Amino acid sequence: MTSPVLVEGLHKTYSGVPAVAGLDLEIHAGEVFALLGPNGAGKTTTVEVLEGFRRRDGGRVEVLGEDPQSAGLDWRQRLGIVLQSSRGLDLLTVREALASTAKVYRQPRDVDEVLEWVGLGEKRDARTASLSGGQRRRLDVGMGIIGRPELLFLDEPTTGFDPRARRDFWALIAGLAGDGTTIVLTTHYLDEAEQLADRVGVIAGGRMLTVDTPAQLGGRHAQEATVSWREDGGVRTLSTAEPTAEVARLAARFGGEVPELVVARPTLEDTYLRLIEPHAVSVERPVVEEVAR
Ligand SMILES: Nc1ncnc2c1ncn2[C@@H]1O[C@H](COP(=O)(O)OP(=O)(O)OP(=O)(O)O)[C@@H](O)[C@H]1O
Repeated sequence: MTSPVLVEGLHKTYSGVPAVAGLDLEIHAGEVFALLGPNGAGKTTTVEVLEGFRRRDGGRVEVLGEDPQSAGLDWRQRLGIVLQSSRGLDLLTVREALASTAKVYRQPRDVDEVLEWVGLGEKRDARTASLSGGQRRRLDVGMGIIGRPELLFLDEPTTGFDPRARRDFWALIAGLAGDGTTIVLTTHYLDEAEQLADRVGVIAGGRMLTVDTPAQLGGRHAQEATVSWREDGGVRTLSTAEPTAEVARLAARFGGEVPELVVARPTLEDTYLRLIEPHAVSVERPVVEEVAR
């Protein structure tokens, strides 16, 4: 089976300025793939090329076996898309907005079921214009999945969600992935990537820096753990490649519970920040003129 997303040497420039500069990417059927990267890295541009909303300047792109630039309506029926921001539909109620989107698809999901899934059951008769930012985002997600997509693109889907809504959304995505939907997600929330993604790709400067599982990204699994505990009125900390043995030694020394014991591995965020560090844009300090007195 061919991969639902195949990208080789993608190039895209805006007015001669490169936004994507030779990006490679392969996403496997049924996986949740998170695209990470700093602001302006080229994630949205890449995703919009995959969705057929932007023309590329170079490279090969295949999505569900077709070139998005020339694919037709049958191909589009197989995609679900949640853009970074959405507007319109203000005069419709939430249910009407979802039902009108459902009509576009040949085999839509049940509208009321999707309303419940995205936590908008109680808002079904409210005008979309009256929704809060997070509720509007949930409606966007509902519209993205109503068509029963094989491949779902989610561009920063949980921006504005409260913590409970994010957890519910994660469960929804896990359920869709369990049913075999391939999901491509961009996010700035590293905990979201860790929770949802089978693999993550880090983009910086329009290129793919690395692709790996969240646990192994940047050699994270092999990095030392930090063990800390309270002793003699202060917090002691050490780094070790063998935290289990270290904890056993501490437990033996304390003869039981080790006070305030914490064992921490580098988080996905630590690893991500280390990876993109060389690509960080330095912010120059404003020049302050010195006034001679
Ligand atoms: N329509 C456009 N016209 C001109 N330049 C654009 C346009 N869209 C994006 N760019 C530029 O292309 C580069 C990549 O932008 P893109 O939106 O793909 O980044 P991103 O990784 O999605 O960023 P963010 O995390 O902020 O959403 C940026 O420098 C941006 O300013």
